Amino acid sequence: MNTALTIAGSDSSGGAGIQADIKTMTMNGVYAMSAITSLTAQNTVGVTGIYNVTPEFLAQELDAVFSDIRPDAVKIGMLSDAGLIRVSGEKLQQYGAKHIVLDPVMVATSGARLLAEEAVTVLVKVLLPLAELVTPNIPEAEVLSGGSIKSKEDMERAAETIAAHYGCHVLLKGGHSVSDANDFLYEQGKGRWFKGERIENPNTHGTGCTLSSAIAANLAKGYSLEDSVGRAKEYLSGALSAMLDLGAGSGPMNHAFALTGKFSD
Ligand SMILES: Nc1ncnc2c1ncn2[C@@H]1O[C@H](COP(=O)(O)OP(=O)(O)OP(=O)(O)O)[C@@H](O)[C@H]1O
Ligand SMILES: Cc1ncc(COP(=O)(O)O)c(N)n1
Repeated sequence: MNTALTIAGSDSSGGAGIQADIKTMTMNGVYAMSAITSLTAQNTVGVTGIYNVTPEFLAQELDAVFSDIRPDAVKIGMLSDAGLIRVSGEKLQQYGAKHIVLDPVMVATSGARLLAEEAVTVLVKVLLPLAELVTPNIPEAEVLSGGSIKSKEDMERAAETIAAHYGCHVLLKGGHSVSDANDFLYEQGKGRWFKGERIENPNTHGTGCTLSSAIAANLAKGYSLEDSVGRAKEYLSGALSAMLDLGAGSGPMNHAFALTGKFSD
């Protein structure tokens, strides 16, 4: 069986973070493992507490995983401070980790900061060069590329700038754009749009976590990057279309129905 590891924070409401990642990887047919970076007290309305593990403990988690069941792909989500980022980089290099998908989580949908502002430069320096793919949303891509994004052309330019600077492929997610939900993949000098119809569902808690985990799961199974993104986008649209409506704020998606009528392997 193919295996995948998520390095991310726990979301007590189960919609984002580690919980979304494990559901997604499992539904996409790979064995999921986790290295938890932080515990968040969180629900659909907001984040009320953040309790980080120490860098030493994260190192222990990563040693335990890599020395026993080697992941075929790694997804990285919430890493809230520079120490946790550095230790992740060191361990991923030490073990020669393959197929690293980096979701540069900075701010939760509910508005809470999940990455210390001063740690952004460390994330960029340490983890972007190790990643096969980075999956910023529009605000994150503005930070990474240093320019504002208002149009499709701006998205294309920003993805190209990030790829050129850090030597990784870029999937710039369009969930925050006003019209459609099209994502732009820039891979080896070549750009491709992945079309997504905007689904009228305000419950988008964890969409970024889900997309990056589904990409990692498909890379773990041996699909190309382009196919992995296509399949992940289909999975996400399925989970969002199931129209689960839980909690008072932006609620989680329904993973159990994400694959209905879709690929069956
Ligand atoms: N209403 C929607 N309908 C269809 N697809 C959507 C919708 N909202 C987001 N998506 C898709 O979800 C994925 C995540 O995109 P988004 O830009 O929202 O990332 P994000 O902000 O990192 O997510 P998160 O909400 O987890 O922070 C992308 O593939 C995007 O196109
Ligand atoms: C532990 C954790 N990781 C990531 C997110 C981002 O997801 P979202 O932007 O959908 O809130 C989150 N809210 N919590």
